[in-house]
Amino acid sequence: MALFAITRYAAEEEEEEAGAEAQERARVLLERLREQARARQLRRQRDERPRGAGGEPAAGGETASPGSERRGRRREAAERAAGGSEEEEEDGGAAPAEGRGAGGDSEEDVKQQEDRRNLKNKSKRKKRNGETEGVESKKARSEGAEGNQSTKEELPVAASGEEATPPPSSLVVLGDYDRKPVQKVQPFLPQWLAQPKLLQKRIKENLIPVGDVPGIHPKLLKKLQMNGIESFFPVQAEVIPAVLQSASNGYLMGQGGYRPKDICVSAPTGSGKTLSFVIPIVQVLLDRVVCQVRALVVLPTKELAQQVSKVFNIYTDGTGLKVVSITGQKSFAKEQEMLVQKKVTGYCSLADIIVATPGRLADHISKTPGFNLTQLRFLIIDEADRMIDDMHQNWLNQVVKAAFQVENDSGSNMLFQRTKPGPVTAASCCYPQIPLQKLLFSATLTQDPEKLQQLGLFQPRLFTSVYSEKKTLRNGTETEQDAEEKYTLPEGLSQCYVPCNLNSKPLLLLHFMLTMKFTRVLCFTNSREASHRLFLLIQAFGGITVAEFSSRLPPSERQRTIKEFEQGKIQLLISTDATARGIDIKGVNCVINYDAPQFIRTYIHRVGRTARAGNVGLAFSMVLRIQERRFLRMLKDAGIPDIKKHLVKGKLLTPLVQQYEEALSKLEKTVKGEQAQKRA
Ligand SMILES: Nc1ncnc2c1ncn2[C@@H]1O[C@H](COP(=O)(O)OP(=O)(O)OP(=O)(O)O)[C@@H](O)[C@H]1O
Repeated sequence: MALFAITRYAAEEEEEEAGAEAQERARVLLERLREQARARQLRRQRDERPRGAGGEPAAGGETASPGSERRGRRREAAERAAGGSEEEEEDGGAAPAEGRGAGGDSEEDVKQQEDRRNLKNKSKRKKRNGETEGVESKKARSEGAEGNQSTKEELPVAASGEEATPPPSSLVVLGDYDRKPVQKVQPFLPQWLAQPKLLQKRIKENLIPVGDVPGIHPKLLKKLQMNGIESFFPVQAEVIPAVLQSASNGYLMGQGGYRPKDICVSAPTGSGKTLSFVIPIVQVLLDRVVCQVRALVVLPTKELAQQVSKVFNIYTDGTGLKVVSITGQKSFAKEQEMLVQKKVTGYCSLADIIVATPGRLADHISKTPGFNLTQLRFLIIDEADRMIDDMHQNWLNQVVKAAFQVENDSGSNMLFQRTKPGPVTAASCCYPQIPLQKLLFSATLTQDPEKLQQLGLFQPRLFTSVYSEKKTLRNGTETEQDAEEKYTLPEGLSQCYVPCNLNSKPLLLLHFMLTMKFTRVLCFTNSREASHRLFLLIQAFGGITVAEFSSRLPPSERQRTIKEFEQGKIQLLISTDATARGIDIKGVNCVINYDAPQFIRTYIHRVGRTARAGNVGLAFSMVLRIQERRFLRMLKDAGIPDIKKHLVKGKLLTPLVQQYEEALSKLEKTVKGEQAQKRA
């Protein structure tokens, strides 16, 4: 059993005891010094009395002293009762503030107070640093003469008076107790994260004509122009050439036969990340001969997958490339039919580019015969930070395993048979392999190397717009990143928060819609239930075309709602976070966070539904007073300190109250009706 005795605990106890002892000694000393100071003051008063006019005490001098003495005593009692609590320290010391009464303190008083404060702080610090102090005082005791010397050094700080008797030799204050600013520990980042390629934040000022970006295929240039894209946004102008360069020898091999570097992109919401991977992938695959799955885009939601496959369809139209979306919107069997075809010679792929949600993708990998990823060249992970959160689904391992699966059938494929990549060695580079390159995109890409590690990136390159504004870009040269700023918001976004209470929230929303005449508003709540109730309430109030969007509605209805909102048929769309990420709805003027988001990433994606593509937009967040501090801190910590406070006067809401109360009673009936329907 002795083997299991952990001595560390015993030592801690001893040190704790020593700390308590030292604290007690400090208290005794403090008491003694106070008594001495009081005696000294009384003596001085006695000496000064004859000097005052008509034997009266001097104004502001003695009148203050007995008072301050009384206050001092009261203070001592309070201090004793409080036992030097933490609150005292936070207040900056309540006692001296009290002492600074209208009468004003004498210099001596102030000095005494300071002495007291010094001692008090010291004893507190000692309490905190109990361990070291305990050890040091023990050491001092054993050192004898040396210890006494230290005690003498302590005297001027403690009492600053000649009569002060030396304190007990056990009270030894070693070292400098001045508060030192706590040094912020900078996280250690690998070089690729610490020195990224910087992207310009301002879209409109940094448009690059599509013809000026080298290497874009004429077919695609034409398509871009047909779709009204005259210039590239900064992220596109940087990332498209980078991806094209990594496939400059064709998609079967990396440049010079080497494996291409993976690419990570962190750029604000609405900055055009989608085209920055769609264009180079379509271009690289334009020359493919056999239809095989060569690009796979994985996204977190069906709606997002649909949106991205729409963009792929635009740019692959007329090229012969086939885009298939597997998201669960169609039946599994239907999706299987779209993916593979069984022929006499075996299975053949019907898709060049697959856009998928992770769950459905994993199902097809394990259950669809002939679903083959062995020729996969690009794996695009959009909303990458969110996809890392979903990594528990193990979808990435399944994809990588399927991509490096050894094929049994012999044939031309064997020429490019690939093996799971290991360390880069002369041997591993000497025969050609189809590389699997990962491209990661997000507006809130994590900088946490540990999280990114899960993706098994190969010599990654980071393109980011997260940097300090003070550091201006010189022709995109790579400069050091500012550790303070963690996220970038669209340049045209104006943000406000509205302090409110729970009851005023619906009235505020009505005020924005009816009085301030906001249109095309996307309003976020924190739950499906909250979205539904708010929708019913606004509907019952009347006068606003409103709709809801959440997973409680079938996909077809959700699609229709988005379309109508985009067409301007719906003024107010109340949604859960289902539309918070990636969804590109044209013409959203304003985002309202009806429920304050709990996480910064949620905030960034929600407000990013407006002010897209270099346009302007407004974001209002209703923040309960109890949440205000936390909310502001969350933004500040993320490097977003400039959010304005927008106060709405109560009298502006008063005209809405009566109708609102009627709407509330209508809502009650509707909810009861719905509940009855559910039960039936
Ligand atoms: N070069 C361009 N010129 C004009 N419009 C563009 C250009 N590139 C993209 N857009 C438009 O900008 C909008 C936002 O693009 P996109 O959805 O790709 O942004 P994002 O960066 O992926 O945003 P999020 O992070 O929210 O997903 C889209 O409506 C898109 O059509």
